[in-house]
Amino acid sequence: MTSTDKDFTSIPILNYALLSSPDTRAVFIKQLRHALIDVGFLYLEHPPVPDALFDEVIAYLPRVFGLPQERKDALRMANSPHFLGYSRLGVERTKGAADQREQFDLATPFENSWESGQPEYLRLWGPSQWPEEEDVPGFKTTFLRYLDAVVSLSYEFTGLVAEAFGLSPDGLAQFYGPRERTQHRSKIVKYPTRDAVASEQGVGPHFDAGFLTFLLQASDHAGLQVQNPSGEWIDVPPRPYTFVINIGKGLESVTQGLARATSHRVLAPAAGTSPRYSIPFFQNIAQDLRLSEQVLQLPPEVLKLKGRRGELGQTDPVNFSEYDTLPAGQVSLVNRVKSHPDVAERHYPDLFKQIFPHGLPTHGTGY
Ligand SMILES: O=C(O)CCC(=O)C(=O)O
Ligand SMILES: [Fe+2]
Repeated sequence: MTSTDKDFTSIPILNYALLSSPDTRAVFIKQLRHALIDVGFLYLEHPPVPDALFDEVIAYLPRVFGLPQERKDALRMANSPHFLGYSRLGVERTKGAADQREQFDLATPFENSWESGQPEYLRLWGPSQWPEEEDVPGFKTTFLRYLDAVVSLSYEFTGLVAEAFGLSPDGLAQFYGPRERTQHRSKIVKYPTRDAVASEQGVGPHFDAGFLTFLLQASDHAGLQVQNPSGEWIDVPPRPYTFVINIGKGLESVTQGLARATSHRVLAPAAGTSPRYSIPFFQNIAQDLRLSEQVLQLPPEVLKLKGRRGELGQTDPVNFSEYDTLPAGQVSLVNRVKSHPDVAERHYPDLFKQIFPHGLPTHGTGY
């Protein structure tokens, strides 16, 4: 593989502080436009989240993962029709291969009111399973404060993305329901070192499904990589107090491919080092929208910028286009079923049978 001028070899770094004056704001919007169209990933430094809050959240991670195995297993995701809770090492799969990471899926507060007969995807949002307060005092409150700050940033950021595409600041508002009736999903993740796990696949190559992901790399490890148009894997090393923001297939689809979803993966930390921690945050859109009916009208002069990045190389396939005629909530549910078939078998048996007609997969089937 040889790289071309269109390839990126690092991820653009945007400084949130540029937004505070009109001149520098214009610079930020221009840099954002480039990052969205040509890379699909960016760093956001000096974000509106206090450094102390990052420090507090990060300090909890070894403590939560250090709980005795039975305390963690008591919170297992299989308990939850909302796919929220604890997953042991190796149970989640990316395109059929086991991911070597341990995680707790935790979301913003949401009371579920699904009733039998309503679309099944309305069952997807609901309460998280939190560790017992006495086991990790203060964790739940701190993590919820962190999520609240990221949710606020994520809504603000959608306005900036709209502007970068030449739309009015509320140009993406049609995709979002009221904040208090929307659940956003996050997780805390631990990647053990290579000598402690069965393969180097921390998480295999994948695209995120939704609109925007806000990732906090919570320890000082390389390992996150993104694939450039030539297919080369480019390192995204952690930068303290900085988010990595990336685009999902949903935003790519409604922008006619202008915003670019980029394949990424995580490699296990080297043997003899220490575990890597991260906190991804996945911003949700309204569940009942069919994205194929919501394609945005973008200014032609912006749309034509797609041409400058040239043909995209062969990255890992994802069957997204076949889904975008379904309600967004159903797309999310199908993705969750594929990532966590054991949870689906228990709570969504009919959908499970459709997706896995031969029963629980052993290999080669998942998303
Ligand atoms: O842990 C990370 O740094 C990235 C995780 C990721 O890409 C994901 O969970 O979608
Ligand atoms: Fe991802």
